[in-house]
Amino acid sequence: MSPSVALADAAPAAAASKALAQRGASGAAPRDRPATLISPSILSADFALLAEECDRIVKLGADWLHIDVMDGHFVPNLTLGAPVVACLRKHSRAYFDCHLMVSEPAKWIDDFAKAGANMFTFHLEAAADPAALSAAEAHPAVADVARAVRAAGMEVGIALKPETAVELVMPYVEAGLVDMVLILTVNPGFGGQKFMGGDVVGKCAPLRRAHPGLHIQVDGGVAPSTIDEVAAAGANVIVAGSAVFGAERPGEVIAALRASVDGAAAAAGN
Ligand SMILES: O=C(CO)[C@H](O)[C@H](O)COP(=O)(O)O
Repeated sequence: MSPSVALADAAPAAAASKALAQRGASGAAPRDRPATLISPSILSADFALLAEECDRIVKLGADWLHIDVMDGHFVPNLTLGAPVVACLRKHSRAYFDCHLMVSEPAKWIDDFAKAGANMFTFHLEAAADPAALSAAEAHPAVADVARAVRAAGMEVGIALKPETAVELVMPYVEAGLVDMVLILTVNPGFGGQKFMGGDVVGKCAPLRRAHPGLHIQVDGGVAPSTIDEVAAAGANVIVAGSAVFGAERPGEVIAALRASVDGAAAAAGN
């Protein structure tokens, strides 16, 4: 077996066992706050040198790689799909944190699992008609996508656009269907936008209070100048694209983001 095939086979199995460990033998979410994870968005990398860029940023301290997938329909931009993820997997053992900004997430689950994705984050607003979502109960279409992602061996992320109320994701978290909630602090579609603080990033706080062991990711306009607000809100998974890939010393930016989040967690007593 070639080394590239071994790498590709290892990724989904590792994700599945990690997901199980994370939820615990009972299937319940753990109570302890999860570790700080820095997940640079490769949207801001040089796409002509993607494998080298991924390797470089992991060596500089990134925990995960955030891979933005856009279909030109759910958002007004196109990026890459499962074939590119499969190619990257031949060159990288990194945890692939895939953010699907697509209209029909269910359609892509098998392709991304086969490509070696670890986290499959889909939009709540894409999995069901937003008008049919409720804070009181899970929408069957959303729950079905979450179950299919886990059945395919990936961890489950649900993303919320800035205007989507955080209460609407609670039924899926409470049902144990979700490993991570992604709070977007820009309108999805492009890197390099202005960070939305205040009530938008503030959606992390009730999630962290209710679910101390949940991965809470913040994505959009995160940089050393905005990280303290993100950290204080309770996020533990930090996505930053332009701030990391555009920096002269990306390793220092990664370290600064981590220090802020670790400091806020220590100050909060966890
Ligand atoms: O999901 C995204 C845009 O839809 C990007 O991941 C995000 O915006 C990161 O880029 P930056 O840190 O430059 O804002």
